[in-house]
Amino acid sequence: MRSAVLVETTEFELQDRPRPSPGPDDVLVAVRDVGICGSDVHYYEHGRIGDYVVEDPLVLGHESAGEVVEVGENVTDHEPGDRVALEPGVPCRRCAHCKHGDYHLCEDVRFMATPPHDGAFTEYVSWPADFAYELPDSVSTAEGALCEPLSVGIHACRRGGVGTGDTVLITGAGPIGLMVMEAARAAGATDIILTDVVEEKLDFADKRGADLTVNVTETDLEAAVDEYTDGVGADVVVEASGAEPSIQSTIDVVCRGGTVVLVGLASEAEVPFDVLEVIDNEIDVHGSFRYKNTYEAAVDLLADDEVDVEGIIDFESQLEDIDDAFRRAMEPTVVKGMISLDS
Ligand SMILES: NC(=O)c1ccc[n+]([C@@H]2O[C@H](COP(=O)([O-])OP(=O)(O)OC[C@H]3O[C@@H](n4cnc5c(N)ncnc54)[C@H](O)[C@@H]3O)[C@@H](O)[C@H]2O)c1
Ligand SMILES: C[C@@H](O)[C@H](N)C(=O)O
Repeated sequence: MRSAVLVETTEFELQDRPRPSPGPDDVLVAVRDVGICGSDVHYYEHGRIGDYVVEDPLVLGHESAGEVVEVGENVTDHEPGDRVALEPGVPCRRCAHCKHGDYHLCEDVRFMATPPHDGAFTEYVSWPADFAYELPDSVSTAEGALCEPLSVGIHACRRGGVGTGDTVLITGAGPIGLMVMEAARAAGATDIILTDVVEEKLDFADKRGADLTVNVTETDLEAAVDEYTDGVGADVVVEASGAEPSIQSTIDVVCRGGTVVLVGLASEAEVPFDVLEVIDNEIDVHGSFRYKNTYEAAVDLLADDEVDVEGIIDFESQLEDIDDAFRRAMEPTVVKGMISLDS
């Protein structure tokens, strides 16, 4: 089978690898669509993300969906022909975190395209059947693949307790910020503010229904939020840029008693934060790491047309053109590139 393998930083090689056989509890999936995530691009450019270092050739890609072509002997809930979205992180199922239900915090998770685990820029993936979610006819495999960033958005909104009538401020209008917007709308938020430093990203967020967009290079965010919320602040602030000034600004724009959710990964682990403001204003600050139990919700939201994910796709390329696709994905105005695989 054809697999795009990262053999050096900024260099993919198209290799012919043996097609896997499904284990007894697995499905073998012919991959149809895979999104290019910022973390894929980071591994491609730098060969590492923090402590995760690409030491051996690696197949990237963790936003994927495809068609079941074979099932293991114990699998009863999928059959060949089913179209499925693959949840990319499979936990050990045995540790304390898994047993508490926080399987996304499992330290032995096998997460696609996180070294040393291969991902989905390949023709076939064998994957545990219970981490493959059937797509109804109305949901495309491209949408199925984008259940992954949508899941990040759903989990962040759950962490922030986003509810009906809330004003939600999202910093960073990249794919994650935009998916947080979709999830927040679906959770009942009535006012959504997006920030960014790239005007095209904000124009795009406007077109997708943001109630207010703020270019923080030109406009004082605190003043803009004060004006929009009559001096109250946002109920929930979701940080989705990873930019240090943006992380710090969350405390200035959240309302007293409100919630800040940190999703964006800062380049430095330590970011100065005004803890007195956190205490005085009784602000809840939550980290949000990947997701748990979101895929079924993501598929249902797509089936019910409650969210749009396909609209964030800028371009689709073939596996053979993956180098070029990654270079395009690095352009600052591009939101989402996809790789499509034919059978
Ligand atoms: N916690 C998690 O589980 C999780 C999951 C996926 C991604 N992430 C992280 O979330 C962040 C967003 O992911 P993405 O794929 O959308 O990244 P991205 O780089 O595509 O988007 C980030 C956006 O933030 C904007 N930005 C930069 N500086 C800013 C500032 N000061 N204020 C406002 N906006 C600013 C950029 O222009 C860009 O549009 C990244 O840091 C990523 O690593 C975290
Ligand atoms: C969650 C996922 O999208 C993220 N890129 C990660 O590797 O954690």
